[in-house]
Amino acid sequence: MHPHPKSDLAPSAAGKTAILLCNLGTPEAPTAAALRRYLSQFLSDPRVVELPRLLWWPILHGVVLRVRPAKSAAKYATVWTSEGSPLAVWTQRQAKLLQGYLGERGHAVVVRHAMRYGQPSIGAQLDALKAEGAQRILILPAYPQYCAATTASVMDDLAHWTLRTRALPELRAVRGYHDDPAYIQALAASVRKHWADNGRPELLVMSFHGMPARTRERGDPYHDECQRTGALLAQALGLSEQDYVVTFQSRFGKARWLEPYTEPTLKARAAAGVKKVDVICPGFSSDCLETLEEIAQEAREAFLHAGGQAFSYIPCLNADDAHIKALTQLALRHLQGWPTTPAA
Ligand SMILES: C=CC1=C(C)c2cc3[nH]c(cc4nc(cc5[nH]c(cc1n2)c(C)c5CCC(=O)O)C(CCC(=O)O)=C4C)c(C)c3C=C
Ligand SMILES: [Fe+2]
Ligand SMILES: [Fe+2]
Repeated sequence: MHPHPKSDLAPSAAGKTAILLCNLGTPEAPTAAALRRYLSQFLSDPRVVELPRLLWWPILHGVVLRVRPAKSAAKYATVWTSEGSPLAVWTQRQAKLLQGYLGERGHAVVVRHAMRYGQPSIGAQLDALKAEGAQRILILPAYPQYCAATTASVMDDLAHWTLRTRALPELRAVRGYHDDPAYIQALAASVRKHWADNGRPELLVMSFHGMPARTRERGDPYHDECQRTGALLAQALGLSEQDYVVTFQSRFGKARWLEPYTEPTLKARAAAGVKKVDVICPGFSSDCLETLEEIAQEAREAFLHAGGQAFSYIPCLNADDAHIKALTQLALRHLQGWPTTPAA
């Protein structure tokens, strides 16, 4: 045993508190090669595709990873920005803003972002935070609605890190915030602002990422949390049942997914005479391929071709002031009891 000089103990006892804002991840570039790496990691996660490996691997490697990368790369190219993939750009910005908002409120908390698939990985960011002296780390998955495919997968990644780490920091994790009043109010404010500029639609479509229907039957709370978010947002906006609909997008594969599906709903409503719709994606904390391409481009076209006349996509909360304030309050609730003042 080596004696510890007193001066070594004082600052490390105060230590640092950190937040790791975790999102899904995105390819490094809108190219088939980058998409193949990204999709291979994403679609190999047993939380995402819950099929027996013996069945899924030949399909993934024999079909999906041969065909999908080029097709998806072309879609990504339509939403790519000079700074990179929208999901990466927004998530980075949110982490930076969250650290600033916490600092303004007197909480010296380090905030970093990480991606479940691709870079910067959750493990690498946890290593870096630990190396910088973080003694307490709050994991904040950027998913309002809990889903095994997303939230639990972040927890799995955290568990992989703890398995290979000797001296662990204190760890906490947010499970979700689908009914958080500040999150609902941030969504409502963005809709009201859109209406002030563009007028009200006949129908507000709230589109959430889909999941295989069997995951609900097996007890995943995701569907019910999406419905709850939808009902709370409708209530905050003073909407009645016929003014809005909760739908599910981004179906993958041939199995039955959560219904109703977004695009078929838009087509059916257009065929039934609805002329003006707004679509919002409350489950996505950042705009990404699924919102900017699938909704703002493809779903728009489908609605207009089916007889609709006006389609507005209401952007995700992204870097909205109300969004970062909601995340700040959420973080502060989960940081309770942890020192967040700078080490003396
Ligand atoms: C079985 C496949 C998939 C499940 C289950 C799934 C669940 C799920 N996904 C999100 C959020 C996002 N998904 C995104 C892209 C995306 N999703 C899948 C497949 C499943 N998702 C694929 C194959 C892709 C890649 C694009 C493509 O090839 O179609 C994204 C966007 C990422 C980006 O880079 O912009 C997000 C965000 C949630 C919330 C969810 C379950 C609730
Ligand atoms: Fe997805
Ligand atoms: Fe999609």
